[in-house]
Amino acid sequence: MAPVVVFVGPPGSGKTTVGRLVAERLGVSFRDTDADVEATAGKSISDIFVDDGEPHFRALERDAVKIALADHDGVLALGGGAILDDRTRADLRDHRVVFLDTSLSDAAKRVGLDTSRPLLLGNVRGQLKRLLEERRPLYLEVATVTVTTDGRQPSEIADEVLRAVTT
Ligand SMILES: Nc1ncnc2c1ncn2[C@@H]1O[C@H](COP(=O)(O)OP(=O)(O)OP(=O)(O)O)[C@@H](O)[C@H]1O
Ligand SMILES: O=C(O)C1=C[C@@H](O)[C@@H](O)[C@H](O)C1
Ligand SMILES: [Mg+2]
Repeated sequence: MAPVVVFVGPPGSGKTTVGRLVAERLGVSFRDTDADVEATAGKSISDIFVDDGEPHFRALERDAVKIALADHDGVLALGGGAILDDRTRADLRDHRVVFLDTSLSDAAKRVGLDTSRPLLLGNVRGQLKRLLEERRPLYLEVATVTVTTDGRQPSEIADEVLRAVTT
């Protein structure tokens, strides 16, 4: 078993939103490794960062991604930083991976003042800028399809993803 499609991209790129839409339209289930990590830990991602630290979160995330890539046969969204892990990037080579490419200004607008993303706290634009610079090459490395999301509605983005994965 393998996911029909795996979504990667920075916070605010729409992995969860677009991923759910694509799953609905394909009539398959949707899974998000952020939710898997929270279920395993029994607490929110924010609480994992505060109580146990980012390295512990990344270890839980690595395990969650490995299990989901092997077990899930629907649509899968990865946490925004999952691709930082070398083994995860290697595991993604066998999969259809969609990168939701999003500029700093659109991503910042979307995440706004939401406090559920611990890495962005305090300085959303500054942190996002740093994340995008560090990670964009990694998203491109794992992607088999890149879809631009700036100024576009989730539904339109889902249509483009569906065209790419069903042709
Ligand atoms: N194309 C879009 N246009 C406008 N708003 C969007 C778009 N895609 C997502 N959003 C909104 O942006 C916010 C973040 O979207 P979402 O949670 O899907 O991002 P994500 O990539 O899953 O982020 P994270 O990495 O933090 O899980 C949500 O409020 C969502 O409704
Ligand atoms: O970009 C990141 O590193 C993160 C994104 C979210 O999906 C969560 O996985 C967590 O908040 C870390
Ligand atoms: Mg998400």
